[in-house]
Amino acid sequence: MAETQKSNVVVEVFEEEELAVSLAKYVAEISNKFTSERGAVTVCLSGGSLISNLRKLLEPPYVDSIEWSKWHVFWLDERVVPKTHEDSNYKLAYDGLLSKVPVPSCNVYAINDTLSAEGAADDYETRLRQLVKNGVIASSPVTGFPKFDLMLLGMGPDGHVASLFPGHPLVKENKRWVTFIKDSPKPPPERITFTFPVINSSAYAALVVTGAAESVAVHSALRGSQNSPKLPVAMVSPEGELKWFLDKDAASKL
Ligand SMILES: O=C1O[C@H](COP(=O)(O)O)[C@@H](O)[C@H](O)[C@H]1O
Repeated sequence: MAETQKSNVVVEVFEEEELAVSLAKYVAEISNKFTSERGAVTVCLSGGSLISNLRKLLEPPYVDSIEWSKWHVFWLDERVVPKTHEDSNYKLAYDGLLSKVPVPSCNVYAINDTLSAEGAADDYETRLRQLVKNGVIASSPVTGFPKFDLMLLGMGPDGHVASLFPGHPLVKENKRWVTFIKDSPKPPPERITFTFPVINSSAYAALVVTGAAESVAVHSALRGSQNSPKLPVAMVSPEGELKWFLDKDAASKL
């Protein structure tokens, strides 16, 4: 079932296996568009359930049709832990995806895990600024923020995206590209995260949400009244296109 909201927002509801197939097809199409148009594609990953939802990328025809050597991989958010730690979003993506496809290691931009949360956020932002200067990451002529080609977002049951949590002042950050949090309500407490101006400057964004625990936040984001306070997930509004990939449980309250 596909439903169109604003002109650039599509909501689609899937059976579980169908969701993973459709997500792989979507990622492969966007990847092929950018690699053929400009010889590279910038892809931002989240942690959590997203990585297992990308599992079909490892199967034909997607694994063979994607030009992995032209991928540049970033993280929308990262936990400030060593890369070998079970809580690391890098480790999750490396074990579940990146170790199984030929993305050059120099194109995988993990945080510097030897720094503090402040230091890691500053360092990541500095590296992004350099990559914009070099032309690896595009720049939005509208906002002046980096314009990533594809953002792959998950959502927590409380409606958080990346490490932007409901009611936290970081949701209002409008200058920094990357910032940090030391009191995340979901463990571990110390994280770095892209800010909304960066998320919302992207060319394509997918919100991949599965499970009944998420259904209330999905309802609030897609059917909530204009006057009620917006959950972070409802603030995702890319310059380009937004596509929601929902399973039946996540969509059960719509
Ligand atoms: O802590 C995090 O949670 C969100 C949502 O995770 P999910 O397992 O409920 O899908 C994730 O998108 C984010 O990257 C991660 O750091």
